Amino acid sequence: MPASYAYLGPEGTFTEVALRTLPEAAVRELIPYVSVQSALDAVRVGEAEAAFVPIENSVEGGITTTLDELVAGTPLMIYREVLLSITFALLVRPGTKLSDIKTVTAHPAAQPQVRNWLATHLPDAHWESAASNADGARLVQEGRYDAAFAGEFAAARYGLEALETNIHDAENAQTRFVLVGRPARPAAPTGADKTSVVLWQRDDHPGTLRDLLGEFASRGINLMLLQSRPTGAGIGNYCFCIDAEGHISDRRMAEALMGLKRICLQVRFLGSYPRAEVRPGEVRPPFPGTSDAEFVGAADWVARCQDGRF
Ligand SMILES: O=C(O)C(=O)Cc1ccccc1
Repeated sequence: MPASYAYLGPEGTFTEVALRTLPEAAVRELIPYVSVQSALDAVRVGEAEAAFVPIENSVEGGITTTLDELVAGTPLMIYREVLLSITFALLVRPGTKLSDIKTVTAHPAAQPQVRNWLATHLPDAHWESAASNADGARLVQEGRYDAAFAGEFAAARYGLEALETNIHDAENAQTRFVLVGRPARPAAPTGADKTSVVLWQRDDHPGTLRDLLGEFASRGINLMLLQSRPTGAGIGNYCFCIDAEGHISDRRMAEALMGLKRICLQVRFLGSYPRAEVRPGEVRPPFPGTSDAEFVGAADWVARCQDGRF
Protein backbone atom coordinates (compact mmCIF):
# COMPACT_ATOMS: atom_id res chain seq x y z
CA MET A 1 0.00 0.00 0.00
CA PRO A 2 1.46 3.43 -0.89
CA ALA A 3 1.82 5.95 1.92
CA SER A 4 -1.41 7.94 2.16
CA TYR A 5 -2.49 11.44 3.02
CA ALA A 6 -5.90 11.95 4.62
CA TYR A 7 -7.73 15.16 3.73
CA LEU A 8 -11.01 16.97 4.48
CA GLY A 9 -13.29 15.50 1.83
CA PRO A 10 -15.33 14.36 0.10
CA GLU A 11 -13.75 14.77 -3.36
CA GLY A 12 -13.97 18.32 -4.68
CA THR A 13 -13.09 20.35 -1.56
CA PHE A 14 -10.82 23.38 -1.71
CA THR A 15 -8.68 21.30 0.65
CA GLU A 16 -8.17 18.70 -2.09
CA VAL A 17 -7.23 21.38 -4.63
CA ALA A 18 -4.71 22.90 -2.21
CA LEU A 19 -3.28 19.47 -1.35
CA ARG A 20 -2.70 18.64 -5.02
CA THR A 21 -0.37 21.67 -5.31
CA LEU A 22 2.15 19.87 -3.08
CA PRO A 23 4.67 17.82 -5.11
CA GLU A 24 4.70 15.08 -2.44
CA ALA A 25 0.92 14.57 -2.89
CA ALA A 26 1.55 13.23 -6.43
CA VAL A 27 3.24 10.13 -5.00
CA ARG A 28 0.74 9.46 -2.20
CA GLU A 29 -2.70 7.90 -2.11
CA LEU A 30 -5.09 10.76 -1.18
CA ILE A 31 -7.95 9.60 1.00
CA PRO A 32 -10.99 11.84 1.76
CA TYR A 33 -12.33 11.91 5.34
CA VAL A 34 -15.66 13.36 6.49
CA SER A 35 -14.20 15.80 9.01
CA VAL A 36 -11.00 17.49 10.14
CA GLN A 37 -11.17 15.41 13.31
CA SER A 38 -11.44 12.07 11.50
CA ALA A 39 -8.57 13.00 9.13
CA LEU A 40 -6.33 13.90 12.08
CA ASP A 41 -7.37 10.78 14.00
CA ALA A 42 -6.33 8.69 10.98
CA VAL A 43 -2.82 10.10 11.49
CA ARG A 44 -2.91 9.59 15.25
CA VAL A 45 -3.75 5.88 14.89
CA GLY A 46 -1.27 5.34 12.04
CA GLU A 47 -3.89 4.78 9.33
CA ALA A 48 -2.46 7.72 7.31
CA GLU A 49 1.03 9.17 7.11
CA ALA A 50 -0.28 12.76 7.32
CA ALA A 51 -3.50 14.77 7.06
CA PHE A 52 -4.19 17.94 5.10
CA VAL A 53 -6.72 20.34 6.65
CA PRO A 54 -7.76 24.03 6.58
CA ILE A 55 -6.42 26.05 9.53
CA GLU A 56 -6.99 29.78 8.90
CA ASN A 57 -8.73 32.14 6.50
CA SER A 58 -8.11 35.79 5.86
CA VAL A 59 -11.76 36.75 6.45
CA GLU A 60 -12.56 35.17 9.84
CA GLY A 61 -9.21 33.97 11.19
CA GLY A 62 -8.57 30.52 12.67
CA ILE A 63 -10.58 27.41 11.74
CA THR A 64 -11.37 26.53 15.32
CA THR A 65 -12.01 22.80 14.84
CA THR A 66 -8.48 22.41 13.47
CA LEU A 67 -6.84 24.59 16.15
CA ASP A 68 -8.70 22.74 18.91
CA GLU A 69 -7.59 19.38 17.53
CA LEU A 70 -3.94 20.50 17.43
CA VAL A 71 -4.15 22.02 20.92
CA ALA A 72 -5.53 18.85 22.59
CA GLY A 73 -5.08 15.10 22.39
CA THR A 74 -2.06 13.16 21.17
CA PRO A 75 0.49 15.69 19.89
CA LEU A 76 0.78 16.22 16.13
CA MET A 77 3.15 18.39 14.09
CA ILE A 78 2.76 20.70 11.08
CA TYR A 79 5.19 20.00 8.19
CA ARG A 80 3.89 22.16 5.34
CA GLU A 81 1.45 24.96 4.61
CA VAL A 82 -0.38 26.00 1.44
CA LEU A 83 -2.24 29.27 0.74
CA LEU A 84 -5.16 29.16 -1.69
CA SER A 85 -7.21 32.10 -3.04
CA ILE A 86 -10.88 31.32 -2.62
CA THR A 87 -13.93 32.38 -4.60
CA PHE A 88 -17.18 30.45 -4.48
CA ALA A 89 -19.66 29.28 -7.06
CA LEU A 90 -23.36 28.76 -6.27
CA LEU A 91 -23.97 25.15 -7.30
CA VAL A 92 -27.48 23.91 -8.07
CA ARG A 93 -29.20 20.96 -9.72
CA PRO A 94 -29.50 21.65 -13.46
CA GLY A 95 -32.49 23.85 -14.25
CA THR A 96 -32.74 25.51 -10.81
CA LYS A 97 -33.26 29.29 -10.97
CA LEU A 98 -32.22 31.81 -8.31
CA SER A 99 -35.87 32.35 -7.41
CA ASP A 100 -36.26 28.57 -6.69
CA ILE A 101 -33.60 28.61 -3.95
CA LYS A 102 -35.02 28.36 -0.42
CA THR A 103 -32.13 26.54 1.32
CA VAL A 104 -28.33 26.91 0.97
CA THR A 105 -25.41 25.11 2.56
CA ALA A 106 -21.59 25.12 2.78
CA HIS A 107 -18.82 24.71 5.36
CA PRO A 108 -19.25 27.16 8.30
CA ALA A 109 -16.05 28.97 7.27
CA ALA A 110 -17.67 29.82 3.91
CA GLN A 111 -20.55 31.79 5.45
CA PRO A 112 -18.59 34.92 6.46
CA GLN A 113 -17.05 34.95 2.98
CA VAL A 114 -20.41 35.13 1.16
CA ARG A 115 -22.64 36.83 3.77
CA ASN A 116 -23.17 40.10 1.87
CA TRP A 117 -23.75 38.29 -1.40
CA LEU A 118 -26.41 36.12 0.27
CA ALA A 119 -28.10 39.14 1.91
CA THR A 120 -28.30 40.89 -1.47
CA HIS A 121 -29.22 37.99 -3.77
CA LEU A 122 -30.96 35.42 -1.53
CA PRO A 123 -32.10 37.38 1.55
CA ASP A 124 -34.76 34.82 2.50
CA ALA A 125 -32.74 31.64 1.94
CA HIS A 126 -32.26 29.41 4.98
CA TRP A 127 -28.58 28.54 5.70
CA GLU A 128 -27.43 25.23 7.18
CA SER A 129 -23.81 24.21 7.64
CA ALA A 130 -22.26 21.22 5.89
CA ALA A 131 -19.20 19.19 6.91
CA SER A 132 -17.28 20.73 3.96
CA ASN A 133 -18.09 22.70 0.82
CA ALA A 134 -17.96 19.56 -1.33
CA ASP A 135 -20.18 17.77 1.17
CA GLY A 136 -22.66 20.63 0.70
CA ALA A 137 -22.53 20.00 -3.07
CA ARG A 138 -23.16 16.30 -2.46
CA LEU A 139 -26.20 17.16 -0.31
CA VAL A 140 -27.59 19.35 -3.12
CA GLN A 141 -27.13 16.43 -5.53
CA GLU A 142 -29.14 14.27 -3.08
CA GLY A 143 -31.91 16.91 -3.03
CA ARG A 144 -31.40 17.83 0.65
CA TYR A 145 -30.68 21.53 -0.13
CA ASP A 146 -31.38 23.75 -3.14
CA ALA A 147 -27.88 25.25 -3.48
CA ALA A 148 -24.34 24.99 -2.13
CA PHE A 149 -21.42 27.40 -2.06
CA ALA A 150 -18.37 25.46 -3.23
CA GLY A 151 -15.55 25.57 -5.75
CA GLU A 152 -16.78 25.76 -9.36
CA PHE A 153 -14.65 22.64 -10.01
CA ALA A 154 -16.96 20.62 -7.69
CA ALA A 155 -19.97 21.04 -10.04
CA ALA A 156 -19.01 18.29 -12.49
CA ARG A 157 -18.15 15.83 -9.70
CA TYR A 158 -21.69 16.12 -8.22
CA GLY A 159 -23.73 16.56 -11.45
CA LEU A 160 -24.51 20.19 -10.60
CA GLU A 161 -24.24 23.46 -12.48
CA ALA A 162 -22.78 26.77 -11.37
CA LEU A 163 -25.62 29.31 -11.33
CA GLU A 164 -23.22 32.06 -10.23
CA THR A 165 -19.43 32.13 -10.07
CA ASN A 166 -16.76 34.34 -8.55
CA ILE A 167 -18.76 34.99 -5.36
CA HIS A 168 -16.70 36.62 -2.61
CA ASP A 169 -17.45 39.48 -0.22
CA ALA A 170 -13.76 40.32 0.26
CA GLU A 171 -11.24 40.61 -2.60
CA ASN A 172 -8.22 38.30 -2.32
CA ALA A 173 -9.74 36.04 0.36
CA GLN A 174 -7.26 33.29 1.10
CA THR A 175 -7.40 30.08 3.12
CA ARG A 176 -4.33 28.50 4.68
CA PHE A 177 -4.06 24.72 4.85
CA VAL A 178 -1.53 22.57 6.72
CA LEU A 179 -0.05 19.11 6.33
CA VAL A 180 -0.03 17.49 9.76
CA GLY A 181 1.85 14.35 10.80
CA ARG A 182 3.09 12.52 13.86
CA PRO A 183 5.96 14.25 15.69
CA ALA A 184 9.39 13.84 14.06
CA ARG A 185 12.42 16.03 13.37
CA PRO A 186 11.32 19.22 11.57
CA ALA A 187 12.63 19.80 8.03
CA ALA A 188 15.85 21.81 7.82
CA PRO A 189 15.41 25.61 7.73
CA THR A 190 14.84 27.18 4.31
CA GLY A 191 15.49 30.79 5.37
CA ALA A 192 11.76 31.63 5.19
CA ASP A 193 10.14 29.50 7.88
CA LYS A 194 7.44 29.69 10.48
CA THR A 195 7.19 28.12 13.93
CA SER A 196 3.83 27.25 15.54
CA VAL A 197 3.33 26.78 19.28
CA VAL A 198 0.50 26.64 21.81
CA LEU A 199 1.04 28.34 25.17
CA TRP A 200 -0.79 27.85 28.46
CA GLN A 201 -0.21 30.59 31.04
CA ARG A 202 0.90 29.50 34.50
CA ASP A 203 -1.24 31.96 36.45
CA ASP A 204 -3.42 35.01 35.98
CA HIS A 205 -1.65 38.29 36.77
CA PRO A 206 -1.58 41.70 35.08
CA GLY A 207 0.63 41.47 32.00
CA THR A 208 0.67 37.66 31.61
CA LEU A 209 0.09 37.84 27.87
CA ARG A 210 2.61 40.68 27.54
CA ASP A 211 5.18 38.50 29.33
CA LEU A 212 4.58 35.62 26.90
CA LEU A 213 4.79 37.90 23.85
CA GLY A 214 7.86 39.60 25.32
CA GLU A 215 9.83 36.36 24.92
CA PHE A 216 9.45 36.78 21.16
CA ALA A 217 9.72 40.59 21.06
CA SER A 218 12.96 40.79 23.04
CA ARG A 219 14.61 38.42 20.56
CA GLY A 220 13.44 40.29 17.47
CA ILE A 221 10.90 37.63 16.41
CA ASN A 222 7.87 38.76 14.42
CA LEU A 223 4.50 37.11 15.11
CA MET A 224 2.18 36.05 12.27
CA LEU A 225 -0.82 34.62 14.15
CA LEU A 226 -2.15 34.95 17.67
CA GLN A 227 -5.40 33.18 18.40
CA SER A 228 -6.76 32.47 21.86
CA ARG A 229 -8.82 29.31 22.39
CA PRO A 230 -10.79 28.40 25.52
CA THR A 231 -9.14 25.60 27.48
CA GLY A 232 -12.56 24.28 28.55
CA ALA A 233 -11.66 24.85 32.21
CA GLY A 234 -14.06 27.79 32.70
CA ILE A 235 -14.76 31.36 31.58
CA GLY A 236 -11.60 33.40 31.11
CA ASN A 237 -9.37 30.33 30.76
CA TYR A 238 -7.54 30.47 27.45
CA CYS A 239 -4.51 29.04 25.71
CA PHE A 240 -2.76 30.91 22.89
CA CYS A 241 -1.96 29.56 19.41
CA ILE A 242 0.99 31.49 17.99
CA ASP A 243 2.79 31.46 14.64
CA ALA A 244 6.18 33.18 14.76
CA GLU A 245 8.62 33.98 11.97
CA GLY A 246 11.65 31.70 11.98
CA HIS A 247 12.77 28.11 12.64
CA ILE A 248 13.41 26.28 15.91
CA SER A 249 17.00 25.78 14.80
CA ASP A 250 17.50 29.60 14.80
CA ARG A 251 19.19 30.50 18.07
CA ARG A 252 16.76 33.36 18.76
CA MET A 253 13.74 31.05 18.30
CA ALA A 254 15.27 28.31 20.47
CA GLU A 255 16.02 30.91 23.19
CA ALA A 256 12.46 32.32 22.97
CA LEU A 257 11.00 28.81 23.32
CA MET A 258 13.28 28.13 26.30
CA GLY A 259 12.08 31.38 27.90
CA LEU A 260 8.45 30.36 27.32
CA LYS A 261 9.07 26.87 28.68
CA ARG A 262 10.33 28.46 31.91
CA ILE A 263 7.37 30.80 32.42
CA CYS A 264 4.41 28.89 30.93
CA LEU A 265 2.38 26.12 32.50
CA GLN A 266 2.77 24.19 29.26
CA VAL A 267 4.19 24.76 25.77
CA ARG A 268 3.23 22.56 22.83
CA PHE A 269 5.59 22.75 19.85
CA LEU A 270 3.54 22.36 16.64
CA GLY A 271 6.42 22.49 14.16
CA SER A 272 8.82 24.64 12.12
CA TYR A 273 8.05 24.54 8.41
CA PRO A 274 8.56 26.58 5.21
CA ARG A 275 6.31 29.61 4.72
CA ALA A 276 3.95 29.12 1.78
CA GLU A 277 4.25 32.54 0.22
CA VAL A 278 6.98 35.03 0.83
CA ARG A 279 6.77 38.38 -0.92
CA PRO A 280 10.01 40.18 -1.83
CA GLY A 281 11.46 42.03 1.15
CA GLU A 282 9.35 40.06 3.65
CA VAL A 283 12.23 38.05 5.06
CA ARG A 284 14.11 40.65 7.02
CA PRO A 285 17.66 40.18 8.23
CA PRO A 286 17.82 39.44 11.98
CA PHE A 287 17.12 42.42 14.20
CA PRO A 288 20.47 43.80 15.48
CA GLY A 289 21.79 41.57 18.29
CA THR A 290 19.61 38.54 17.41
CA SER A 291 21.63 36.67 14.76
CA ASP A 292 22.88 33.13 15.47
CA ALA A 293 26.46 34.44 15.55
CA GLU A 294 25.57 37.03 18.21
CA PHE A 295 23.83 34.44 20.41
CA VAL A 296 26.80 32.04 20.05
CA GLY A 297 29.25 34.86 20.79
CA ALA A 298 27.30 35.92 23.91
CA ALA A 299 27.07 32.32 25.23
CA ASP A 300 30.79 31.92 24.61
CA TRP A 301 31.53 35.14 26.51
CA VAL A 302 29.49 33.98 29.55
CA ALA A 303 31.33 30.64 29.51
CA ARG A 304 34.65 32.49 29.48
CA CYS A 305 33.49 34.75 32.35
CA GLN A 306 32.50 31.66 34.33
CA ASP A 307 36.02 30.33 33.71
CA GLY A 308 37.67 33.63 34.56
CA ARG A 309 39.05 33.75 30.99
CA PHE A 310 37.64 37.06 29.79
O1 LIG B 1 -11.98 22.59 1.67
C1 LIG B 1 -13.16 22.88 1.69
O2 LIG B 1 -13.88 22.94 0.68
C2 LIG B 1 -13.76 23.16 3.00
O3 LIG B 1 -14.89 22.85 3.23
C3 LIG B 1 -12.97 23.99 3.96
C4 LIG B 1 -12.98 25.42 3.48
C5 LIG B 1 -14.02 26.26 3.85
C6 LIG B 1 -14.05 27.57 3.37
C7 LIG B 1 -13.06 28.01 2.51
C8 LIG B 1 -12.03 27.16 2.14
C9 LIG B 1 -11.99 25.85 2.64
